[in-house]
Amino acid sequence: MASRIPREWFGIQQFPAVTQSKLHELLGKLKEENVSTLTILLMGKGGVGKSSTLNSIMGERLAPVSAFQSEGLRPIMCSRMRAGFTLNIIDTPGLVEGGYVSEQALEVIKRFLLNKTIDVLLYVDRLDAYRVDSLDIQVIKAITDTFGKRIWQRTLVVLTHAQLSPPDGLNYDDFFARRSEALIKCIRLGACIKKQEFEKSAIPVVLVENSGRCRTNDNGEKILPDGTAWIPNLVEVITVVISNGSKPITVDQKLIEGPNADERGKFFIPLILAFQYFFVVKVIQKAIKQDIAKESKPLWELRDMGVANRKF
Ligand SMILES: Nc1nc2c(ncn2[C@@H]2O[C@H](COP(=O)(O)OP(=O)(O)OP(=O)(O)O)[C@@H](O)[C@H]2O)c(=O)[nH]1
Repeated sequence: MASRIPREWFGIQQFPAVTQSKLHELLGKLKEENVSTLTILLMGKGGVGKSSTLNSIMGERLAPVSAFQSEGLRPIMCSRMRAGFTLNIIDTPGLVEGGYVSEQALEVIKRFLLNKTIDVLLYVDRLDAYRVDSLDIQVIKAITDTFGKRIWQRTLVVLTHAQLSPPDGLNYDDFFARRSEALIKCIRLGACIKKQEFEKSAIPVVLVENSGRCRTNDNGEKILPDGTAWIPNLVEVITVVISNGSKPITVDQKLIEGPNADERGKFFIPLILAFQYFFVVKVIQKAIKQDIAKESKPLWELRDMGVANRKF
């Protein structure tokens, strides 16, 4: 079946002129590097702002946004084209259901992604969540089990609700640093990546404010509390991640099915059997023989053997 040509990215025209020219500049750089398609995957728990972030980047309301966690939604891919460049953003259902990682959601996501290539994962969470717990680690583990550890080389953490006032007069930068640190540690633990290996390719953490009440600068650009225009900043960090030398993730049947349990370790089977024969079976046999030889036989047995008669 022929793939549909994506629609023109008219949403970009909703952005202030300065944002538009920054975005054109960034996409132009990608085209110079022969990148003409960018596929962004959004994943995370429910209600963290995945759909809102998709809409913010596209400049259009393409994904449904709800104040309550949406149930049973399927992933959607929104594609737009601009000057020969195709931008695909895939929104996925929240990964947590009733306090556990939803296997069903993961299955639906995997099937949807089959034969697609993911350039970058935006792991979305909220800045205004105050702690991480074992569920966060489970979510990271589930993503790692699905796509392999390599996905984290192509990831940036996106923290929504960036326009928050930290509690109890905490300094904003300190609050952001603590939250980022906690989440990054969570990724390292959930993905079982060694500290040194993990530190070599640090995962960037980017702030996002999807609210219509996000402050703007004199150019009309939506800004973070430190004055950074967040949309071009997010796109810039994405371009940095995809140029970091790591390969995009192609989701094929093999990746989805995971390592075949029947094939795993097959090579070791003859070695294990040989080891068992020479070092377990043989040793036991020898011990039994020695035991029999040393055994002092009861009188009646000696008599039966004719030995006792001779003696007495
Ligand atoms: N203030 C503020 N609200 C946000 C932000 N991002 C999302 N929201 C709100 O948070 C709620 C959930 O947002 P969604 O974008 O639907 O979240 P989601 O992760 O796609 O949710 P699911 O589809 O249920 O997984 C909505 O009420 C949004 O308006 C943000 O950056 N700031």
